[in-house]
Amino acid sequence: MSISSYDALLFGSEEKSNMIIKPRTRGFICTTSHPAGCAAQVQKQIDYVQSKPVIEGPKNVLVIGASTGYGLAARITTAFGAKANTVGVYRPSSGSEKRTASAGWYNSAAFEQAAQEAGLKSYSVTGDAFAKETKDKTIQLIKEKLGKVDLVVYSVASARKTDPETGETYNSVLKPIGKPFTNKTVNFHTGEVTDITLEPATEQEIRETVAVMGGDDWEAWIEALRAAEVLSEDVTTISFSYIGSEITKAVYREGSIGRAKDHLEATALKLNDELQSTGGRAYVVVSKGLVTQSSSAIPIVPLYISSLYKTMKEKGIHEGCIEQTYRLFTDRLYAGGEPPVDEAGRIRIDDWELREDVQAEVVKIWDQVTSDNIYDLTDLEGYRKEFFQLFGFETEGVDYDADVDPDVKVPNSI
Ligand SMILES: NC(=O)c1ccc[n+]([C@@H]2O[C@H](COP(=O)([O-])OP(=O)(O)OC[C@H]3O[C@@H](n4cnc5c(N)ncnc54)[C@H](O)[C@@H]3O)[C@@H](O)[C@H]2O)c1
Repeated sequence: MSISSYDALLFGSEEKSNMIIKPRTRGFICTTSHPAGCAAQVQKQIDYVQSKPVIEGPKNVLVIGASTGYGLAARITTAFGAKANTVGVYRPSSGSEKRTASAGWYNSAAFEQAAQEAGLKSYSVTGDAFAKETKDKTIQLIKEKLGKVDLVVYSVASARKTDPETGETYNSVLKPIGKPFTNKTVNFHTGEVTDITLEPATEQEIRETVAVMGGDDWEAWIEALRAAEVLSEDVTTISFSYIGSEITKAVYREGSIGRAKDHLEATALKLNDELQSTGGRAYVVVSKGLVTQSSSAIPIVPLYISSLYKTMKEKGIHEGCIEQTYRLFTDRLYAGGEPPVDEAGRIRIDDWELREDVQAEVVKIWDQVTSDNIYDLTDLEGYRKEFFQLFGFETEGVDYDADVDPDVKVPNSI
């Protein structure tokens, strides 16, 4: 898609002049997004996939949590790499004359426009993924438009969930378990490195984190799709997990979120057993740590990722969401035959992150890093830039002084 077709997408045929959009941050989040910048970021991912060999992969794909991060990359990879029709599920967020929509909304609008220009079917279901109504709407849409799906990607990352059965709301926390944990962290806007102590999660907090980020909702989706007979017999379903390094172990893998990932991984094995009877399969994919809206919210992790980026870029093995996802589909999931899995049945695409030489270098950086040397020792500048790019800022070819209409429509959304 050319910049001029972004204009048609974003501004419609009438000339509108509404606002100049600049980044505004609150803590680790950016509260504004730029529609043309998001469209350019989506196009960059599409260009990457189109520069690579075609994937002999799925034909009808459902992505739950499709508007940013790994979910968006999976949608782009399957659509533009395997010519798949896609249904994306994500939270609604429309802009108005005074307020921008979310980056995910602008990403999805740009994706749908590009998919349709490429002759692919693409539909968006906007709603709360945890709600029964969203599942029902999605099933109805698949029945009407695609018949069945042969790949379901579950990539929801959320801080809370309201249980559709009980109406109870659960919050997920990012805390260690058992005892407090102190380590370095960085304010990635200022480069200030400080020590942070995280208090351990309570049993209740652990349970709630598992309820939000564990495998229950993935399982509920697969059960609902299966009961409605909209899964092909040989359906594949995947969700994403993380292991990471010794540095982040206490806050991530051995922390409250790690318990949720244990649950997600156990759910994959259970789903795999169930789907195997008809030739289907379910996997958890352990991916690499990278800059997304979710990972920037985890204490300690942005400093680790900045050190990791520096190391992996120097070694020529750096990957973002789209590179990871393309490699997942071509080298693992659709490489022919069963994908290699580890002792726990997980597909590993974090192999380069966890290479011994990479981790040794990251630990060396970690031991030395302070506020004074952070921009030399780590790729914090790259981290900061990528963070703003998630919201459509700091993107080449975009005129940030131009008036833009923040009210963008997603073409095929219900
Ligand atoms: N970022 C990393 O470093 C990393 C590494 C390994 C694994 N993962 C895993 O990948 C998965 C996706 O995370 P990400 O980093 O791409 O995050 P992300 O924040 O970029 O994406 C999360 C997606 O979930 C959607 N979403 C959130 N709540 C929703 C709701 N209630 N209803 C509908 N959609 C909702 C968002 O719209 C978005 O599309 C998570 O399981 C995460 O743990 C991330």
